[in-house]
Amino acid sequence: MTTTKPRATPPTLRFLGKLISYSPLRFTLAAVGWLLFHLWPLLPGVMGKALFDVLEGRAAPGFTIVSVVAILVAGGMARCAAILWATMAYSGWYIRIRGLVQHNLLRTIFRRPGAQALPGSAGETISTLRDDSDAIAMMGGWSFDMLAALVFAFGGIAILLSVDVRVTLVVMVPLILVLCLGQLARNRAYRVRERSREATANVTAAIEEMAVAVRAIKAADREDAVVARLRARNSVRKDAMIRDKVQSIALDALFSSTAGIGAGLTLLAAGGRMASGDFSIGDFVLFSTYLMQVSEYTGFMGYLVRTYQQSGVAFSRATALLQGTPPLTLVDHHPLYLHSEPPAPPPPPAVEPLRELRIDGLTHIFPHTDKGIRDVTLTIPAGGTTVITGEIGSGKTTLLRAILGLHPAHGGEIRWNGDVIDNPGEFMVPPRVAYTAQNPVLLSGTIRENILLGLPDEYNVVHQAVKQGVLLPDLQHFDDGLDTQIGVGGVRLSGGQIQRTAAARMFVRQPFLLVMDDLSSALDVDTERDLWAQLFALSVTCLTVSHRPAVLQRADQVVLLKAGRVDAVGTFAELLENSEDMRRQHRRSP
Ligand SMILES: Nc1ncnc2c1ncn2[C@@H]1O[C@H](COP(=O)(O)OP(=O)(O)OP(=O)(O)O)[C@@H](O)[C@H]1O
Repeated sequence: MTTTKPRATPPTLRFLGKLISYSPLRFTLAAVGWLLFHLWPLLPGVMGKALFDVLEGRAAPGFTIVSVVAILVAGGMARCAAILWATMAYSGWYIRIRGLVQHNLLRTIFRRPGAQALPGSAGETISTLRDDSDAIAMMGGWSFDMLAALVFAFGGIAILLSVDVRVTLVVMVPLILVLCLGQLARNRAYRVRERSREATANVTAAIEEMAVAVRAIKAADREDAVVARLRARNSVRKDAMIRDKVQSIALDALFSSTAGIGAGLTLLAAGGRMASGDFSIGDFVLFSTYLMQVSEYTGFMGYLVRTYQQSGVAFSRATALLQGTPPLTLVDHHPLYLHSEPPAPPPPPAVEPLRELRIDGLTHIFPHTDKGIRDVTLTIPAGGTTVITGEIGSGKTTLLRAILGLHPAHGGEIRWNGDVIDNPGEFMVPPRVAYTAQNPVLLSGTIRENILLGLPDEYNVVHQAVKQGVLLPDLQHFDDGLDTQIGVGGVRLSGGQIQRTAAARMFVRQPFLLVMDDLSSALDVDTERDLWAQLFALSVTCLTVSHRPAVLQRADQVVLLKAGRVDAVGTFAELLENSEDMRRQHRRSP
């Protein structure tokens, strides 16, 4: 039984530590480079003071205009070199970490049973894969920016204190108070930003739903209602974004004016002493330069702390996608192939043709309900057709999906030729088994691409599959035949054409077992008859859901489900004779 109990997210620093150790050299090079970059602004302040001290004739020995300018130029060049090396090292680290997190997320998602792969909508998953993996990788960069901002702020204040303790305290204390109040306001602004992001996500979700349900919306003639809903969400988003923008402009104005306020305070605190010569013009230059930079860095520091908190949220969202897998799996070390092709996967193990598929006591109950299938036992012999039938909601789809491992088994087992299948989700796939769902999913692209899904078209297999799927007559009406573009989700095809394209996709894989969920539900009577004629001619093992008498009559065995349990098994004639439910259902059927 699969556990999906949420696990507590470990502290962000533990994730960070594992990420740093994935590519430690790149991280260290980037950290040193950015540290030099951030500490460089300490130099112009000191050199500005030295320059004015030279002009006033009170410079330390060895300082001349030429030596001060030379130090500044050399420092500037060193800073350029540091930026270059830090950017290169950091880009390499960032790309690897983002790739690693995405790799680990996708790996976990693909290993889960199909129906449980995603805890949220596809849109939420995509934004976690894209934005949260980005925030996580960026956190490495913020960590050394944060360290540099701290060193800079303390270094700058220490230099100012060494010049004049009183002026430093008079200027810095009110300034730091203003900046702290600004930070508090920024935290509020952060919540406003979150609301605006939520509103944007709601708009994106509405657009996604519209794209997916475009056919249903048109059929129900509900375009106006859907557009009105989108407008309402957009209006909420507009208000949230305006509030967000106004707050952030007001805060930027506060932070950018602190340097001016600081210079004014310096003049007030040091004016008298400047007149007496105790406080030099060089000291004033040093104070004004550092005040500007220290206030900029204090603002930057607040931004970094918030970004760090956001990274924690990104980690929680990403670990939620892991659904019970230990959270540190997110940062497990795996090789990434950024400059070369990954090694070829091992050749698939030899596939043993199906002689018998045995289902023993199979149970799947949907979480928090008593719905599903219970204790289903049946044997599917090779070469025949087994039809699952039963009333709406009796568990037909659930049974097929549990056999395929798309729903986890909560009890029972499945045996292929007598051998227990440990992981049906990995085992019941081509070339052993192919499946067509009740509502098949097609991808944007051509009909040919949708059928082959990457298989080579050797010996014109696609043509054969199209014939078996009774799709040939339709292709004659498309200008580009098999190379017709079908639009997102196959929007340019009818429901029946979608089903038959999916059926052709199943045939082209030439599996030992075909599993079909009400394949003919969207077909007219003639097309359905042709399709079943093709299927019965294939002499392949079929497990299918159907309630059509024509199919039931030709089936080798019919399994009648009732409330998630097997009610009766036999031929159609036997069931009509022995089962009151079967008789009742087929008095009503066409
Ligand atoms: N994801 C789910 N979560 C909770 N309950 C579900 C879920 N999917 C199906 N069910 C319930 O499980 C039962 C069996 O559903 P299932 O889709 O297997 O029935 P079915 O026989 O295939 O129905 P139909 O003939 O309409 O296709 C139903 O009562 C259904 O409401």
